[in-house]
Amino acid sequence: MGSELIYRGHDSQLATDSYSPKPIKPWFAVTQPIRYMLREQRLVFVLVGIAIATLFFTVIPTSYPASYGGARGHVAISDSLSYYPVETYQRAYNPRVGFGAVNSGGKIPLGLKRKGLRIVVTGGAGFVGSHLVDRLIARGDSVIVVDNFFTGRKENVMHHFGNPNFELIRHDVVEPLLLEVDQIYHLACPASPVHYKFNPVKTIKTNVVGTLNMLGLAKRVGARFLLTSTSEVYGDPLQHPQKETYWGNVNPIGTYFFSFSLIFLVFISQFRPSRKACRFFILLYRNGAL
Ligand SMILES: O=c1ccn([C@@H]2O[C@H](COP(=O)(O)OP(=O)(O)O[C@H]3OC[C@@H](O)[C@H](O)[C@H]3O)[C@@H](O)[C@H]2O)c(=O)[nH]1
Repeated sequence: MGSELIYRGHDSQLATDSYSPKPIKPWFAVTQPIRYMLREQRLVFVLVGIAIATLFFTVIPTSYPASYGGARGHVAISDSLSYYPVETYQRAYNPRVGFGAVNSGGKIPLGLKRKGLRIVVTGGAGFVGSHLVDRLIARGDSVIVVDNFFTGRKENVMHHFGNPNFELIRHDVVEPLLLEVDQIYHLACPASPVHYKFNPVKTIKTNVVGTLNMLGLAKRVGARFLLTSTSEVYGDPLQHPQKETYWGNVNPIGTYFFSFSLIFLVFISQFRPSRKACRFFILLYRNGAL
């Protein structure tokens, strides 16, 4: 047994001795594929092929069956227990699944158009939400509206009924919900005082539990998340109505002034300024000059 082990060792020693490293390829070897492409006008053929393919996909018309238009029966208005994920819904009604199905816009060749996203908009039947939904649908995304119709109205999104890229789910965000989406716009909340004071505990639940549920969903499916807030965070407005250019009554630049004034105070404190000077700066700060 022992001799056998020794013999094997000897074998491997032989193998090591007979090893010769692979010769290093000359640097111009990397240009071989390029030269191959340039030979016999291969590159020209590739370019012509791409051009023909582009022309083909641009020219062929994109047609949905006539049954899509205005057929309200096709829209999945469902409660939280019986919704269809958007993909399933698309597969059922879209004959082009697997071939640019997501880019249902049509005439642009596959690969050149941005991929349509699957988006959920909570509170999408409300004022802001419904306009956002219009924009997203126009962009070519698939949108799922989740709304409990507390203040929102079905009429706000009714014009999308029949569109295979649109889905409406009656659901309260306080209850968990699982959807396969790429992005979440979380707008569901009673917005005006008359509504959020109607049931304050429910309002808090919607804001806290509802947002947690949606954040949990975002984490679970790896979706990007947008949470809307209120213009109240800008302070009591000094202009009515407020334009888009109005920054609000609370301006972050104010904090810069505060920081600079603090740094300045620390700086001059090195020269031991009089108490009078310090009081002067504090007075300036209190009066809003800094
Ligand atoms: O628990 C809830 C509460 C509310 N919602 C929904 O959330 C949506 C909120 O939309 P709202 O229209 O009430 O509120 P919005 O924030 O879109 O607009 C509001 O604020 C801006 C103002 O200019 C608008 O006039 C005002 O309507 C509604 O569709 C409502 O049904 C839920 O889905 N769940």
